[in-house]
Amino acid sequence: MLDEVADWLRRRSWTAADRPLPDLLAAKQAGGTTVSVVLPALDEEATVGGIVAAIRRELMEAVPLVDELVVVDSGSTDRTAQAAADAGATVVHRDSVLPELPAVPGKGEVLWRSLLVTSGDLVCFIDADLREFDPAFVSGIIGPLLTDPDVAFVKAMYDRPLETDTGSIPAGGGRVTELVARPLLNLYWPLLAGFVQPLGGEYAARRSLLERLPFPTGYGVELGLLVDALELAGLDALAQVDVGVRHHRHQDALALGRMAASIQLTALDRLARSNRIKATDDLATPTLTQFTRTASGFTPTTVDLPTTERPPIATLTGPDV
Ligand SMILES: O=c1ccn([C@@H]2O[C@H](COP(=O)(O)OP(=O)(O)O[C@H]3O[C@H](CO)[C@@H](O)[C@H](O)[C@H]3O)[C@@H](O)[C@H]2O)c(=O)[nH]1
Ligand SMILES: O=C(O)[C@H](O)COP(=O)(O)O
Repeated sequence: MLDEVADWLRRRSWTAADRPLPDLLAAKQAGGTTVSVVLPALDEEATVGGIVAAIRRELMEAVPLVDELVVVDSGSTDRTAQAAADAGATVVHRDSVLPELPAVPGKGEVLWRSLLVTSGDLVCFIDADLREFDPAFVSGIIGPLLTDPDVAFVKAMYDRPLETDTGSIPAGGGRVTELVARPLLNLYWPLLAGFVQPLGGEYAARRSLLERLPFPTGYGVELGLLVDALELAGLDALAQVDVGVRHHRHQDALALGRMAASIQLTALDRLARSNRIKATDDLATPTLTQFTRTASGFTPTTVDLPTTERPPIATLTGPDV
């Protein structure tokens, strides 16, 4: 680990308990800062309502910490929108935001669109598949942004058990993080090696920074935002806060393989952009072929990997973005 990272870890890693709620409320009031919470959601009817209800109850009704709570529906076919609205969120369908630009599938796409339908000075993203959700996930990561003007981007860190029908492996979660993202970051962006959960879906940032970053439309969005935020704002503007334990729905190996491929594509794209590797035409239309056992043997399925990136919101000038 670089000395610079060791130093950053000492100065820019906190726990949620370091900043009690009354301190956050006082800082928010003193600065006149507004806070939006955004949940990207694709078929999350089982969990989205519980998360929305907890944030509403604890951080909007009990205390005025969160000003706006928006669920952006990523094209769900279940009752996600209804469950989120019933629990008290404003629900926005991705197709209704910037309708002149047809939406593409993916998580990054809805995070990008969420910036166009929210107004908070701080924007806090929270995954909609979390179970046993603790509102300290929100208050913990917006804390440094409310209290320290030098901080611009904060990731949550937590324990990640891998929970299956047959039991729980305490530190078994975060498989793509450990096998793909962390090695890539350590090799190519060693300044980011101090992040405990670089892929975590729970992070908060100043709108002023988010609007200057491009958004990969798929699962590359977290790695892309982290790398680009480092480049734009510098390591000292980045921070992380320990919020406890994260329980969520785990995807199967094939889904994680597609996620891993799109994260690698985002990394390669950034390396090519900064001339650290040579861009090749192969990256223009990348695919991933995976195999499943069927009656006739192993059957290949090939999917296109997402290559679209949305431009920084601050650069939007008209409908032809
Ligand atoms: O097309 C999509 C896919 C996902 N989601 C939502 O995004 C969140 C996270 O998606 P999920 O499939 O649960 O991701 P994980 O398997 O948990 O992947 C981890 O790693 C990803 C890659 O960095 C991050 O995007 C995730 O936030 C992080 O939890 C959930 O609320 C999903 O409903 C969408 O809105 N649209
Ligand atoms: O963030 C990750 O590494 C992937 O989403 C996989 O997470 P899991 O191993 O906890 O399911």
